[in-house]
This record gives sequence, structure tokens and C-alpha cells, in this order.
Amino acid sequence: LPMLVDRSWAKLLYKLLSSMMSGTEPHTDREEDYRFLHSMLMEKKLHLLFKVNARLCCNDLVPLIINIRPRSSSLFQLAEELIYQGWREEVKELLALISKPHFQSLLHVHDAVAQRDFEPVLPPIPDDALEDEEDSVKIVSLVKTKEPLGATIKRDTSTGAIVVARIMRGGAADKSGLIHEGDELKEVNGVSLEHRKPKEILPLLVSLTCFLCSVAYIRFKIIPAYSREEMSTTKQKLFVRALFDYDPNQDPSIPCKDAALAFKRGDVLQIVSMEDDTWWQACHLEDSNGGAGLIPSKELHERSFSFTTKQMVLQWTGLRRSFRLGRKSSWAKEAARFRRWSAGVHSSICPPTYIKVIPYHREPKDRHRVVILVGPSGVGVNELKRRLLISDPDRYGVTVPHTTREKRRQESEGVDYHFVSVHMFEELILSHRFIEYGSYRGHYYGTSLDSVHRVMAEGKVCLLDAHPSKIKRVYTSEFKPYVVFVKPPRIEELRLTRRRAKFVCDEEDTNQVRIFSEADFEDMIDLAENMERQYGHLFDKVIVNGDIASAFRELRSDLEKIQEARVQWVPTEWSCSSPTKARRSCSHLPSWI
Ligand SMILES: Nc1ncnc2c1ncn2[C@@H]1O[C@H](COP(=O)(O)OP(=O)(O)OP(=O)(O)O)[C@@H](O)[C@H]1O
Repeated sequence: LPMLVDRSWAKLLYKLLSSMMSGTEPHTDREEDYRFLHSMLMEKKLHLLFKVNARLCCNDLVPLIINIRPRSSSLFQLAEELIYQGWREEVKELLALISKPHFQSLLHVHDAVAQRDFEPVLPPIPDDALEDEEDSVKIVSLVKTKEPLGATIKRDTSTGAIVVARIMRGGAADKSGLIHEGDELKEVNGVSLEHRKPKEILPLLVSLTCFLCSVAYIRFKIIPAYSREEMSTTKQKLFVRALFDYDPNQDPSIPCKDAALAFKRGDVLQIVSMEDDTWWQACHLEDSNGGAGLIPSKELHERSFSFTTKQMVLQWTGLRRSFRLGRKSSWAKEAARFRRWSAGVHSSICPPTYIKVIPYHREPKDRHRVVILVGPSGVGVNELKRRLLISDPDRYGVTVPHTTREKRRQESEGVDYHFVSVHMFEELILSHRFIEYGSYRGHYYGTSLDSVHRVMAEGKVCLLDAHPSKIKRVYTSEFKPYVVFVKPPRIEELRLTRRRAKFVCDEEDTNQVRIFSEADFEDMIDLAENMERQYGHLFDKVIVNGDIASAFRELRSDLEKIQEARVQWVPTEWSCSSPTKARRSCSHLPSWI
């Protein structure tokens, strides 16, 4: 019976059939009746008749055959006809069934619904409402009275879409059963909600309400949450940012070089298949319509990384003997460095591979992402920060640190430092208000979260420099940090470029400066390698600071691009996964509709 459009009527017939068949004793008449009904129901002509009926009903023309009379009156007529055969058991049973009040009520309700006899009448859905849309789009028409809809909406921070945040139990939306949490609202009465803020949608709904009767006819175009979930399990695209360079020409393990995809650290790739454990298929973001290529899976890259590092350890062991012979003076230092290096290798369990990312649609009014500059001491982090500030003081700002040391004559409170008592500083430590803090010569120094907020609230890009281990503290959707790793160039270039450079070797006494020694350069390179190995997965950009002018140009243009880009790729963990997180990061967004 799937062809039968009028399902309720078909069900009724089925019920009739099953009630006829439900007797415990075998009855040949029943068998015959069943066969008769079955052949009648399977009759092609009857199916056609149902189709014609359905067409006519849809076009609101004269209802035919089955719809000619309401079900309740058809039933009474049927009862009349059957009364003459009242001696048959099955007829008795059927009569008993149809004379039950709840059965009759059911048919009355059916008749009322079938005649679409209810108020208020919803306006028809325009023909073009679903034009060019996917199947997953749903049109929901509601008549809103004085009662609020009982739903809150929010802007999804990762996609920019307006979604239903909460449905209040017992509210109009809940009672309608047509709108659900997580549904994406595409349009309201034909007005697109794209790039809209929740607060702009409220007046839109108010404008649809009649002032006299407070009734509003609202038509939502919705992408239901279930189909969005479906998309996430079946069709959703998985994007990753590569955390290493990959050149198939340098990889002897690739099964087919022509089928491979080369990429650079920082490239966003769309993963199209992860079926194979060792070789995934992916394409570059800008080339998602083109063919996919093979890339090493996470596991494969980790395995080959541990193989390479083992080989390096062996090499180092061999080299150390030559150090003992040729560079006796620096042997002890080399040994210490090797210890540090191998500790670094073994402490970093996993090499950076890929990080799952999602698009972040930045609105012009959104706060700027915090920029964190990291690098080994002396590499030029402060120099680059200083140049950025001078180049555009309206765009960039820096935090004011806290300290417990005495204020000096030329210093001012809130400009050079926030001068606070030890007690106050320790209170701030206990309440986790610092991103980073430490003590130097008996005084505390620290950068607080509030100082970052202050710069952000001024509409500026907050420039922070911190040890990479502290990035975690601000690695949230609130700050959306953009991490730049300032890397030293090769030692030959360091020697050339830093010939005249001097650095402050005593924080307290800024006159205590000295030039870089060969050991400083070596330490800088060692530290940089360690940092990259341990925290490389957090770096968005690596800038090699050889020539300061070109390093600065590269940094400035990169930051400008980031601040102006409409779509940026950020870690998936910044999308509000948990309700608490979502509430915290979207707390300013929910609005009543
Ligand atoms: N590319 C470069 N070429 C020449 N000199 C440089 C370059 N980069 C930085 N310098 C100089 O090196 C010195 C140290 O730089 P800077 O103070 O910026 O280092 P830093 O990374 O902030 O280290 P620290 O955190 O220890 O202060 C400064 O005198 C700076 O002018």
C-alpha cells in the first residue's frame, strides 16, 4: 500500500483486515474474505483512484470517493450496510469496534483535520521558498500570539550562523514541536539572516506583529539540527592545519610520488579520506574542487619522526667523541646541551602533525585576536614588538605589567607598571589572574589577564610576549591567540647580523649591556629548536629573524592580513563544545525571540 496517499484510510482498512484475521479458530470464510480484500487493495484501478483522489484533495477541488463524506458518516453508512449481515461473527466484532466512543471521536478528529477546519489559517508557502535549496531545508510557519516563542538564539562563533540556543519547556516553540535546539535559522519571512546579529533579529520579529491583535505570522526557513548532525557525520568536511612541511620528493616511503600532495607548515588541508591508516587523501583548501593527493597519516608521520630522531641520537653519540678530541674547552657545555636536547626529544611524546581547524568568520566589530610573540631570549621579540608599536600606535597596544618593586622617580603608575603590594600580588596569583609571573631579585613581576582585556577593549591588537608554556592560559575562544614564533637564522647569519647588537643582561640595570657571544648564539639556536619541538603545534606563523627589516615587513603584513581576513582557520576546540563553555563565550549573545 505505499502508493496509497490517504494513509489513515488505508490503515483503517488494514485494521478491518486484521480484526477479521484475529480469530483464534480457523475459518475458511475469513480466509476467503481476506483474499478478496487483498486482491481488491492490490487492484491497479484502486491505486489510480487513490492517486486521483489525492491530486484533487491537494488542489482543494471537489473531494472524490473516499473524501466525499467525512469518515464518521462513512462509518455510519458502513454500519447500516453491515447490520443486515449481523449474524456473522466478524461483522459483530466490527460493529462493536466502531460503536466505541473513543473510536468515533478519533474519526471526528480526523474529519476536522482533514477538512483543515482550524484557525488561524496560515498563509500559503511561496513557490520559490525552497528554490535552489538542499533537501535539508525546512519551512516552518507559525502564528505567534502574545505569548513569546520561548526560544533563545545565538550566533555560532565558528560559522557565523544564527542557531537556536535554547527551547524553553512548555513555550510556544516547544509546543509546536517544529523548532529544536541547534536548528539553524536561515530566513524569517523571506529576510535572510546571514551576517545578522541576534539583537538585530528581535526587532525584525517585533515588526511582524500586528499592533491591534498582537498576532504575527512567522515563516522560518530552517536547517534542522538533525540534518546538520547528519552532515557532520557523513558529509562534513574535515579541515586540518599542517604542522610540518611535507615534500614527497624527499620521502622514500611514499607509494606513488605523482599521487602525493606537497604542503608547507601552516597550510590548511581538507581531508577527504582517512580510510587508509598510513596514507590519507587530502587537497589544499583553495583547491578543494580539484583532485586529492596522498599525505602521511598522523600515525605514519609520528612513526617516521621517532625513527629519524633515533638516528639523530646515534649521530650525536658519534660526534661527541670528536668534540672531546678537538673542542675540549666546550666539551662540558656540549654535554650539558646534549642532555637538554635529548630530554627535550624524549619529553615531547608526539611530534606536531596536524591540528583540526574550523573557519572563524570575523565580524568587523569583533575584538582583535591577541598576538603572542615567542622565541628564545635575545632573538628579537622585543625589537619586533617595538617596531610594530611605532609603525601603527593606533592599531597595536601592549599590556602594562604588575610588579611589587618600588616605583622609581621617572616611572608612572599604570604606564610603566601597576605597582602593587606583595599581598595584593599573591591574591592575584591565587585567583589565577596572571598569564605569566615570576620573581626577580626578590620582587614579583607578572602580566595579568585584565591587562590584556584592557588593550582589547581599546579596539587594539594586543601584542604579548610570553614563554610558549604559558600560551595555554590564553588559548581560548575569548582571546583567539595568533602565535608567532620568532626563530633565529643559521649561526653564520646570526654572526653577521648581530655583530653590533647589544642586549640588556640585567633587567634591573638597563645600562648593563653586552654584545652577543658565540655561546649566546648557540644557546639561542638550541632553545629555539627545543621550543619548536615542544610547542610547534601552537605556532601559527614562524618568522626567521635574520635581517631585521625584512623580518619586520613579513610580520607586519602577516598581522594585517590576519586582522582583515573575513575567514580565519582556528582550532576546533575554540568552537563552543561544552554547554558551559558555550554559555561563557556566547553569554552576550542569547536573545529572546
Ligand atoms: N635581526 C636583527 N638584526 C640585528 N639586531 C637584532 C635583530 N633582532 C634583534 N636585534 C637586536 O638584538 C638585541 C636583542 O633583541 P631583543 O631585546 O628584541 O631580544 P628579545 O628576543 O626580546 O630577548 P629578551 O626577551 O631576552 O629581551 C637588541 O639589541 C636588538 O636590537
